[in-house]
This record gives sequence, structure tokens and C-alpha cells, in this order.
Amino acid sequence: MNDTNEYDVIVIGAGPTGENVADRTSAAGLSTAIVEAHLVGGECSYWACIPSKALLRPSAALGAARAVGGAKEAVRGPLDVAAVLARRDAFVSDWHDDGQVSWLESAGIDLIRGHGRLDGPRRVTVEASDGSVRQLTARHAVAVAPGSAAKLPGLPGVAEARPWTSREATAAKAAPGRLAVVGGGVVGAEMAAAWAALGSEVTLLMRGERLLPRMEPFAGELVAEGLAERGVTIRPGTSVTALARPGGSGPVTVSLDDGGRIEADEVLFATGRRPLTDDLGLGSVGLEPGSWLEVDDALRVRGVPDGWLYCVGDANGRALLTHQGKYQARVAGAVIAARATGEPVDGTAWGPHAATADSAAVTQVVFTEPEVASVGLTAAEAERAGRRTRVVDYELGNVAGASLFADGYRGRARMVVDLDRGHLLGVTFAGPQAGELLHAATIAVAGEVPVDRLWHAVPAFPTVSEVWLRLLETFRG
Ligand SMILES: Cc1cc2nc3c(=O)[nH]c(=O)nc-3n(C[C@H](O)[C@H](O)[C@H](O)COP(=O)(O)OP(=O)(O)OC[C@H]3O[C@@H](n4cnc5c(N)ncnc54)[C@H](O)[C@@H]3O)c2cc1C
Ligand SMILES: NC(=O)c1ccc[n+]([C@@H]2O[C@H](COP(=O)([O-])OP(=O)(O)OC[C@H]3O[C@@H](n4cnc5c(N)ncnc54)[C@H](O)[C@@H]3O)[C@@H](O)[C@H]2O)c1
Repeated sequence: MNDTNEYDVIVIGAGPTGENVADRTSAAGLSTAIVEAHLVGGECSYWACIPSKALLRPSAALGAARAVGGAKEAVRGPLDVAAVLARRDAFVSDWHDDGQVSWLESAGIDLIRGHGRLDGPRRVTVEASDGSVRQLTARHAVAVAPGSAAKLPGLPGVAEARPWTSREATAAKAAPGRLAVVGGGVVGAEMAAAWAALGSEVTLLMRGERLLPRMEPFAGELVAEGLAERGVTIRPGTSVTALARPGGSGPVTVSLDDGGRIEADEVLFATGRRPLTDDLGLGSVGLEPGSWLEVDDALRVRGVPDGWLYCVGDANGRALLTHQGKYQARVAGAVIAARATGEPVDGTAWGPHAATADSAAVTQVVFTEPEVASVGLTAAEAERAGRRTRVVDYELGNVAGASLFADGYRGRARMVVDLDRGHLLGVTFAGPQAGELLHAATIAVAGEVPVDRLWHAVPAFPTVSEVWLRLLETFRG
């Protein structure tokens, strides 16, 4: 550890995206410090992606075995809940960050523990837990990657009811008897699936009519069927109006806008995120505290003279996903390094210094049963963007590889073809292990591979990927 207070690059926030900017700038030979207030690794490692997938995977594995005649007979018992929770704990290293700290050291990045705040152009103050303050200066750039936190609606009784957020839902040490989940987005769907599999009686309350409203409609429908088959009660078109947990302990009463009430042992609010920018010193550089930080495709924060401030990850609001934020970090790191060394910056779409995939090819996998995997635009988004498209659907269960993979395989695939440009704008799969089908679609969308050329990408028989051939045959007629 260096005791200098001047670095080429200072990164605030050591979540997956901050770590990646620091990695890129350090690898480019720039001295780099990273400031972290809590655990190196961020939300994703300890309270989001990793623990949630660790909670979901055992049920999916068991479901996969149960879907194959000859294998299902060997499944003799239910999930071992204690073992699932212990495996989750191991995946989050029992909420210790030693492993990630060692990685920072190996990458030559200085870790400065404490709360970071901007303090005017290229300046950062770090307040340590003992109250001491260190002032840092960046020669080239500051990149902020503070992430996001769960957004709770200001309902009557919410403070006393102490609802779960995604943090409690991913870190809980036991399954609540009855769990009410509010919100039909990704966190709501995944956590309803996880805790239902681990033994909770789950009621999912959503104000819209379908789950996963940002994805193709069939995705939410198939996930809703899957949840219902696993015992989850889904109540669409339902808003929560108040919570009550007198004295802050015992069951929670959840009041609904139809006048009804339900009682639960815990209530999870999965109602979206807010950027963690309220205490980041934004006012010192003319930005609004608490706002999403709007960036250009080089990840430079708009409205900051000289372009020294970058923002990657959730806090810029472009795509609240670890892999997209890490992609932004690789781009930002390359831009910072090029500008620092006087190399040209190539900001053209799909060039090394533009995060083009953030608008054209965002990928996402929802790890429910069935899984949903998507890249690029949905049919509705393509229409809103004014593209002339053809939408092609195919039942995944009709592919030979799918019926071998699981008895009664159910699922669907959709590709959205841009008729003027002759390539795909988006692809969605919903079905068992659909996530593993996604990358071929990502290459087709990000590579703007002509549909005529995709015809020559021959899927191996008998894999589920043969759905590509069926989609193309359907398109060609
Ligand atoms: C339940 C759940 C499941 C998810 N599952 C997935 C998934 O499967 N796949 C996926 O791609 N995405 C998933 N996400 C989204 C993913 O977690 C986020 O997109 C990702 O964590 C964003 O990374 P980040 O680096 O921007 O922020 P974070 O991971 O939130 O890290 C930010 C870090 O900055 C630190 N920090 C903040 N402010 C300061 C400050 N002022 N000074 C010092 N340090 C500071 C924080 O302590 C934190 O360590 C999930 C989210 C949730 C809630
Ligand atoms: N597997 C994954 O990739 C994964 C998993 C979990 C989370 N994430 C990311 O984390 C982010 C946050 O997820 P999320 O599910 O919290 O947010 P979200 O925005 O996906 O869904 C929130 C849902 O809550 C609803 N809502 C908002 N306020 C409400 C209210 N007062 N009452 C009832 N419903 C309300 C919204 O209409 C929306 O459908 C997402 O952007 C997602 O990309 C990704």
C-alpha cells in the first residue's frame, strides 16, 4: 500500500464495476486507488447476484433431475434447506472480502477503506470509520461506481414493519413461514421462486398484470406458470396501501388497494432501485445529489467540464446488471487510459471507446424455473424505435434436443428481425436452462450477423440450440 495522496485514477466504490475500471487503468500502467466503504466486491458479491443464484440453483438442479425419466426415480427427498443456506454462505465467503482484497493487491490497485466523496474537480475525500479524513487528488480521472440500493415506497407503517429488501432476502438464515413479495420485476420473481423452493408459503403482489414487464410477454407468462406450479400465489393488479407490525415484531399485516389484507411473517419489497449518489459530494461539482448520473457512451458524466468524471454500473441507470456494468468499466478504463497517454479516442459505435451494447445488445438471464434469457430489443421496443420488423416465434419443446433434455420440456423462443437491415434486433428464450442458449444470440445481435449468414451456422443435433434452425426456417417460410 502506497501512502501517496495523488493517483492517476481514483475509483469510488469497489463493486464489480469499480473493480473493473481500476483493473483496466492499473493494467494500462496508471497508478490507481479504489475507495470502498463496506465490502470489496459490492452488492453483487454479497447481497445480490451471487447469493440469489446460490439460493436458486439447488432447486433448479433438483427440478432438472425430476424432469428426466430414469433419473427422477433416483430423487428420494426434498431439498436440504440447511445445506442450501450453507452453500450460499460459502459463496459469499460468510460476508468477508479477504479474497477480493488479495485480488486488488495482485492487480496493483491501492485499496483505501472509507466513505468517498467528490470535493471539487479531480479531488476526493475519504472518511474512514474512525472519523479520520484523507484528501486525494487524481491526475487524470475519477470514476464513481457507488451502485444502487432498494427503493422502498413511503407507505404508512413501513418503518415499523421493517420489510425485507433484496439484502435480507438474499442473506436470510431461515425460510420465513409466510413471505409476501411486493413487485413483479426480476428480484420479485427470483426471490419468490427461491423462497418457495426453500419452504416458504409465498404470495406475490404485483400492481401490473404480468411478471417481468420489461421482457417479451410470454416470458412473464411462463414464469408465472412455473411459480404457480411451485405453490406461489400470484395476485396481479394489486397494490399495497399500508403495512402494520405493531411493536415491530410478530407477523406483518399487508393492506391492499382492493380493501383486502394478508398476513405474512416477512414482507419483501422488490420495487426497484435508487442510485447511491446522495452522499457522494455531487454538489461540489455542480451535480444533483441523489440523481442517476447521466453519462455518454464513453461513460463520462454529462455536464462536467473537461470530462474527468466517469460513472459506471448501476448509478448511471443504463442497465442495472453486473455484466453490463463491467462492460462499461472496460470501456471507461480504455477511454481513461487513451486520454492519459494522448492516444486517439475512437468513439464510433462498436469501437473500443463506446459502450454501444448498452443500447443495442443488453443481455439478461432471469434464473427462475423456467429461466428467461434475452438480448437486445423486445418486439415492443423495436416497434417503439420505429424499426420495420418481423417477429418469429417457436415452441422450444418441439425441438428434438429439448425433448431429450427434459420430459415435457416447455418453453418458447422469439427473434425480432430488422427487415431493412437484415439482422436480428433481439432474441428471447424462456425454458429450462435457457440462460445457456443466450450467448449465440448475443453474438448474432451484437455482431449484426446477417440472417442469410446465420443460415450457415448449423446447430449440432440433437441440442436445444436447434431452435435456431427452426426459427430461421419459420422466417424463410
Ligand atoms: C437481488 C439481486 C440479484 C441480482 N442478480 C443479478 C444477476 O444475477 N446478474 C446480474 O448481472 N445482475 C444482478 N443484479 C444486479 C447487480 O447486483 C448490480 O447491477 C451490480 O451489483 C452493480 O454493480 P456496481 O459496481 O454498480 O454496484 P455495487 O455492486 O452496488 O457496488 C457498489 C460499491 O460501492 C460502495 N460505495 C458506494 N458508495 C460509496 C462511497 N461513497 N464511498 C465508498 N464506497 C462506496 C458500496 O459499498 C459497494 O461496495 C442483482 C441485483 C439484486 C438486487
Ligand atoms: N438475474 C438478473 O439479471 C437480476 C436479478 C435481480 C435483479 N436484477 C437487476 O436489479 C434491478 C432491480 O430489480 P427489481 O426487481 O427491484 O426492479 P425492477 O425495476 O425490475 O422491478 C420492480 C417492479 O416493481 C414494481 N413496483 C414499483 N413500485 C411499486 C410499488 N410501490 N408497488 C408495487 N409494485 C411496484 C415495478 O412496476 C416493477 O415491475 C433490475 O433492474 C434488474 O436488472 C437482475
